[in-house]
Amino acid sequence: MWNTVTTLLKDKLPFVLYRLPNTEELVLIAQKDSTLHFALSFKDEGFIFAPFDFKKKKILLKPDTVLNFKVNLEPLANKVSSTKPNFDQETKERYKGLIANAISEIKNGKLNKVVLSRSITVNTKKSHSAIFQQLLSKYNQAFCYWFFHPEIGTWMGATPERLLGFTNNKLTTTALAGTIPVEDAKNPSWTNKEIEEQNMVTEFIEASLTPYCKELNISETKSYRAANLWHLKTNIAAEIDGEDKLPLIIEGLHPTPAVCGLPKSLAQTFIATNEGYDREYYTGYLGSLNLEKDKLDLFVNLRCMQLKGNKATVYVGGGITESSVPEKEWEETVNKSLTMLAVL
Ligand SMILES: C=C(O[C@H]1C=CC=C(C(=O)O)[C@@H]1O)C(=O)O
Repeated sequence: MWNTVTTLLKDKLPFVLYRLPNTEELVLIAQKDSTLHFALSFKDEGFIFAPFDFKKKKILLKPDTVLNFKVNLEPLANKVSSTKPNFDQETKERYKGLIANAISEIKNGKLNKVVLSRSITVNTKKSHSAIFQQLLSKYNQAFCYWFFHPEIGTWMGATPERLLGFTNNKLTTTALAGTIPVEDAKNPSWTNKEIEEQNMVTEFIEASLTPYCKELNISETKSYRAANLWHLKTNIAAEIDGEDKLPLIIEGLHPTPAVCGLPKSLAQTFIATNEGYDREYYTGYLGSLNLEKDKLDLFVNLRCMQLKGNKATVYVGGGITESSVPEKEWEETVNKSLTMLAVL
């Protein structure tokens, strides 16, 4: 299988290689030519790669070739390096300034929550294939992917967050937010800040689904471990009121307050005006469309990076609310960056 990927790369042909959470099977979807296709509807077949900005076009990889492989990798300890990278003081102060600005906007204006982020570029000597194999070995519970298109570039990630699973008119989604680092053998101890920020996501999802769903089932909220981090997670299941509602549901959900904020349009404007860089596909979504009849499996593009030659750009962010503390939010992005930096 790695030989097939090498040939696709040599011929500059678009492909995605992915593994669903907690499975041992890799799926390869590849195109026979390098055309850049866009997804026009959720009835399309293939693999969708959508940017954060919902106004921009979503890439579609056509499933000219679909192959399944059993992954045979040495499991690596799910251990993330605890050596924190050095950041220059100026980067840190700039990010803390952005957070302080958001907190004051939340206190004084109509914004309730905004998710802010930054990118970190580092050098790596490893091949893209070696990096991906490390991701697979380390992050078994995540949706791991390697996406390549000659006109878009190379993206990789190991995301803990499902945006939407859909089959037989039933959908599942999750509200995943709130972060604290894993400390040896200790159960997480949550503060109101994380509880509130995650609850906003659950409430938003409930409100987005209610008009289009017959039955809505919301689980208890539990601690969920993703590598070196704890998150709060609520599972939501629903039966949709007719398949034609699916586009409205996905467009209503994305971007959720786990990656954007509340109210959505104010948060979008705050991000576009203040974040200072283009997120591109980070915090967008990706996954398979109708590879099996009427089945969608979409994930939020988190814990991801873009690879260009020997440079890797890692993307990390966090939810800001009234009770955020800039220094802690900075630390949270440092901790999140370790998931990707550990494989470089
Ligand atoms: C935006 C990110 O995480 C989101 C998902 C889980 C927890 C989050 C948080 O605690 O802020 C974020 O909402 C990221 O990892 O870059």
